[in-house]
Amino acid sequence: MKLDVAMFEGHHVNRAAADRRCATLTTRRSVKKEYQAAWLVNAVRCVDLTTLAGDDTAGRVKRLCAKARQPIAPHIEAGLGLKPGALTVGAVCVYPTMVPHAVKALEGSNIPVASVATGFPAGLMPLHLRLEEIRWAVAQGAAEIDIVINRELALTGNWQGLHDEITAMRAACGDAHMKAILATGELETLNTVYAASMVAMQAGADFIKTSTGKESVNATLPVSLVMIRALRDYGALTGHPIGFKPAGGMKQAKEALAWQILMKEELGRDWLNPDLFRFGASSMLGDIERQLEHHVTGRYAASSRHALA
Ligand SMILES: O=C[C@H](O)COP(=O)(O)O
Repeated sequence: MKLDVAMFEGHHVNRAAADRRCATLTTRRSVKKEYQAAWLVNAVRCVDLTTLAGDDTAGRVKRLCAKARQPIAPHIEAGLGLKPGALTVGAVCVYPTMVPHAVKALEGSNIPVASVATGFPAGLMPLHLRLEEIRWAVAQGAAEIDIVINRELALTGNWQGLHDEITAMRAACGDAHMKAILATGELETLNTVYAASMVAMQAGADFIKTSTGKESVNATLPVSLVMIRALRDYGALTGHPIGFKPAGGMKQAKEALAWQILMKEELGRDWLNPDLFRFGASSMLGDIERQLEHHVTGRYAASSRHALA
């Protein structure tokens, strides 16, 4: 849709209220112990298993894809009563030149390959090159493209400029899903985060995503709350559900629970599926797997299996 500044101009985010709303999410026991395994299994389904490192190699991507196909060890899978091989992650997320390796390694599975593009992580290259990078990654087989927004356009309130760029990126994606990374740690205020979320959605983003993982501050719960409320407001005004992807710095299973609780409380259970919710994380799966192993061997094993049935 066209830029509609009325959807966000004058919107004021109360930072203290956002902080208060999120303060207890990681500490309070909102998920009963016997249901935690089911929530953690759902988190696995929603992970964009990521490697975005300067020393990535075909071999590392191949190993990551093997993990994407079998994210938790077979004995844990069996202990939870899951069908062998049925649980996979939401996607594998890599740099563009790694896309062909990931596509090959994931052949025959339903796991999509996501590629970052548009001069990730800073996005500071000419627009025609950023668009060409998207087209190249799509041609290599990426089904999802994680673009980065031009922070300067957001920081200076050039919403038309930002809308134009993201609209061009959307067109370059073709049939691929587009996730718009706002790099919220560099947007200075929550009001700017709300406005940039709205502009990205108006310009056709299928998902809005917090961070690249390379900013000094990446996914936080208060910023996520602001983005989630923006997509809730956008959905109420347009009828279009948009997905959300917190990304960067998440390493623990308890964070996977906190973000899912936030999604459920703000948007409802429908959002707790990979079509509308992803975690961007390179190293959270290990802790989730460890916690699931405890569930299989611990005193909640029987009730965890029951919750998953
Ligand atoms: O999009 C995903 C992020 O880049 C992953 O960040 P991370 O390595 O801090 O988990």
